[in-house]
Amino acid sequence: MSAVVRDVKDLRQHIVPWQRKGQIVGLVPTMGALHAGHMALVQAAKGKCDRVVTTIFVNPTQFGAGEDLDSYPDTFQDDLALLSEAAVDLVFAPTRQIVYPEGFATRVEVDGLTDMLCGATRPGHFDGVTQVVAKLLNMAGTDHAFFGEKDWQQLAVIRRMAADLNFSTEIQGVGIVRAEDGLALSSRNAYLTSAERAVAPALNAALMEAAHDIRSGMSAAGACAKASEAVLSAGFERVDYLECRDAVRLTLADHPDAPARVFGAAFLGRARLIDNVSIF
Ligand SMILES: Nc1ncnc2c1ncn2[C@@H]1O[C@H](COP(=O)(O)OP(=O)(O)OP(=O)(O)O)[C@@H](O)[C@H]1O
Ligand SMILES: CC(C)(CO)[C@@H](O)C(=O)[O-]
Ligand code: BAL
Repeated sequence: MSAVVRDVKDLRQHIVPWQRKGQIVGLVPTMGALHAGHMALVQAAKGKCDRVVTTIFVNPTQFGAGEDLDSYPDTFQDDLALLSEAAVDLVFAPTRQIVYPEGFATRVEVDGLTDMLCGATRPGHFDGVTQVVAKLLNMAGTDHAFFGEKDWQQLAVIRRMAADLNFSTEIQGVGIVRAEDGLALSSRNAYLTSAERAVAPALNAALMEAAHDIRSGMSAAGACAKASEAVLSAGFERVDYLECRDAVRLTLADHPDAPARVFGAAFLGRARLIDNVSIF
């Protein structure tokens, strides 16, 4: 069974001796409700590091009012079983009190990259992400930390923060794990009814089609408008955004000649699904 620690002193008591022995340590931050996407991060960490630490913490500061903080799926015992099976060395599962003790008053905000896409419709979301990730990186002090490309914007924001604030942890991105029908795995997929689950792959299909249209010479705006229609016709209730953007700066890219991606977010039942695909 992987060891589980709740506070920072115990976390450091495991990690520091490993590092003193010259072992490379990797961190995999999660909010739990683990699936094969998370386990790909764990495997990437195991491939690069001697020791792997996974964190499980549903961070309240990245949820907006009316979002699903109180109903976020909690499968802690199953998560521990999966992490133990993968021989993860340590699980850090702090309480809210440990992460945000009485008197906590510090914010960590990245400008620019947080204004668009998910940042536009989830105001304050990325401030909560950078706040907690800054804390987790400092608490753990690992050599590497692994984040998924499903949350491409989150990864870009975290890379910016780590560079701007001289974090010594190297940020590593890991490719998107999908179901066979193309749906990106996500903890919130658990909210989908079976009828909605059948509709859900339409988001990825539409993004792939838009990428193909753009490669074939269609304007990005035209391809994205067509893809939004396809998502709605498939049965999604609302498209939050569907846009072609530069992969690094996240600026709009109408006729991309540099690496660009199509990003989409759309609402289906209780779930808001996100995905992104490369154009080239
Ligand atoms: N399908 C996936 N492929 C690759 N990485 C993933 C995938 N799903 C989640 N991750 C990564 O796992 C890490 C933890 O994510 P989190 O615990 O929020 O899970 P999630 O499935 O993204 O949940 P949610 O449904 O709430 O967005 C993040 O770095 C995220 O990008
Ligand atoms: C990076 C993260 C664990 C911070 O709470 C979260 O945003 C997530 O799971 O993607
Ligand atoms: N994986 C992203 C975390 C969130 O939506 O809050």
